[in-house]
Amino acid sequence: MVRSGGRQIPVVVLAGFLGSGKTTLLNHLLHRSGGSRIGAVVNDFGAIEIDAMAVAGALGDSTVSLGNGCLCCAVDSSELDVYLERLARPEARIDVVVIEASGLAEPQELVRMVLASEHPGIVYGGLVEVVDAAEFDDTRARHPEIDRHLALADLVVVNKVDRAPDAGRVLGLVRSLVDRAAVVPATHGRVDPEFLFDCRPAEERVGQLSFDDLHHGEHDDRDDHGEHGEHDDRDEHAGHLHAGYDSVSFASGRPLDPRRLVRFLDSRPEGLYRIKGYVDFGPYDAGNRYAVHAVGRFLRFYPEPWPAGAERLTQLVLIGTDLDTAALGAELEACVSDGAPHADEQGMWGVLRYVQGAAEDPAA
Ligand SMILES: Nc1nc2c(ncn2[C@@H]2O[C@H](COP(=O)(O)OP(=O)(O)OP(=O)(O)O)[C@@H](O)[C@H]2O)c(=O)[nH]1
Repeated sequence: MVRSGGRQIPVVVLAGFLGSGKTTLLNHLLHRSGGSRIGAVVNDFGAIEIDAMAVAGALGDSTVSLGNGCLCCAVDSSELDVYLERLARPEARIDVVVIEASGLAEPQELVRMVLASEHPGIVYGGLVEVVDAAEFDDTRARHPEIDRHLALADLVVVNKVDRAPDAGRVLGLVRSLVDRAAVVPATHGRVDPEFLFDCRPAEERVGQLSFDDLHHGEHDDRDDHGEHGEHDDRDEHAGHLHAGYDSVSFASGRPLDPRRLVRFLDSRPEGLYRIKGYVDFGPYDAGNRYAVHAVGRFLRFYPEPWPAGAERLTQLVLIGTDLDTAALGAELEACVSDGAPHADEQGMWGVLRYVQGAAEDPAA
């Protein structure tokens, strides 16, 4: 079905495990898409929408954020449809929509939702899976279902090859796990946008999903929720990647103390796989906020000037398994600065150890 006066807008689903590089890749596309206008739908797992903040600057009004929780657990696709409707309006002049899934989403659920959309102006444009080459073996060992996700993909981006000493082996392994997907290596998500936007028609790729994949959940999930309450809700999603994962969201209007935060980060528990957000160190660096990313044992700070007019806030999301969420919240609270009037010069050294190029690179 082609909408009157124009072609249908492809909707690409961008998935991949926590921290694999989806937002980085999306930002690359936004800067490198030439004349194409990309609309983005961003879905975060934590209560604070860090990813949406990371792409919003580049996009203005053509980003929509789907807030807290995995989109794959939405009961039906109507919420998504509302956003797609907005992005597909001719005056938005969008050429392609990219849905960035949360790092714990079930990609086939998202694909199902796009295919179930009744919007005549859009068409499913394929599933892109991003893989962290450095973490791939560990992630697969913990989540064997990753293999199933790769088998559904149309394009697999094996990202962070700069961090993987055996990137060639990982590439070979990924190639053995995909069905028909193209597999491309990348650093910082730098792939040719053509890989994503020049997609085959939807009919072809429906064949990659089983009938069960596509129809699961169509008999109204709400009935189950209503009858059995929260417990069954968990059961229903027990096979989902996010089962067993907790998140902690932390916000503070008072600056954090850099020494205390680094001590906290250096001693973070094993299960705390992912941290992302922005930190205000107050007088230690009044001009910059510090984006922070931890993925497994990898940790980096990225100083960047505060956007004009931005509220000076620290906002962090922590995601992992077996987390003592109350204790983590309290530990972060204890990182809030006592409000000492000046910053001593050495205070930031611990942070700078994790800023690329600022010192020896201990986290590489
Ligand atoms: N060394 C290296 N780091 C990368 C590369 N790509 C992304 N990163 C870093 O990896 C971290 C996570 O990247 P994101 O793009 O936020 O990952 P994500 O998949 O969106 O994360 P979630 O939304 O939490 O699932 C950030 O610190 C990125 O700068 C890469 O190719 N090499």
